[in-house]
Amino acid sequence: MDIAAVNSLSYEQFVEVFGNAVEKCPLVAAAVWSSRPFTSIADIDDAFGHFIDSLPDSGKEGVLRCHPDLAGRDLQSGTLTADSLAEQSQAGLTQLGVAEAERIAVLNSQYKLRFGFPFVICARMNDKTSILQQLSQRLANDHAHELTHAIGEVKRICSLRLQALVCPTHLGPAQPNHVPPRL
Ligand SMILES: NC(=O)N[C@H]1NC(=O)NC1=O
Repeated sequence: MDIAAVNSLSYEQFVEVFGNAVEKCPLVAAAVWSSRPFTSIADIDDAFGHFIDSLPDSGKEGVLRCHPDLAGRDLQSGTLTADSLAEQSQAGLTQLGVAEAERIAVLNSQYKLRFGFPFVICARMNDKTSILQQLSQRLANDHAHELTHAIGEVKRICSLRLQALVCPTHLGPAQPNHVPPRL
């Protein structure tokens, strides 16, 4: 899909296509639609980033809470979004050994208890070893620093999802649930 095609999408089509650019937060795409016309993919990416940055801390925490745990219950029960499943799979999180799965589950719970939102990291830019390392390291952060870091990861995930949708050759074909409906 090129920029002209993006700019021609109705509000409903735009939310259908970009509604999961931020995991389970279609409100972000709904807000960003107001920023059309976009001049480039970087312009779309900026619009998503600016909207996320403009949220109060409670809104940023809400965005984080919409993310599934890495290698968590949604993965085990098959209820991840297609985007999240592809990302977690690429990072090797669908192939954890028993000890690794237990370690990540313990650290995920400690993290959530400490910060009140799940640990979020851009899985496509990491592998299971670096994810475990960062999970332990970031547990030591203070709340404000960690909120900023985690929101930075949300924006990285969003950028890669946008690239896959607008320039699909970079990352493989867009997921079928991102095909706009025929109106
Ligand atoms: N918890 C968490 O980081 N979730 C995610 N990360 C990612 O790259 N995709 C996700 O769903």
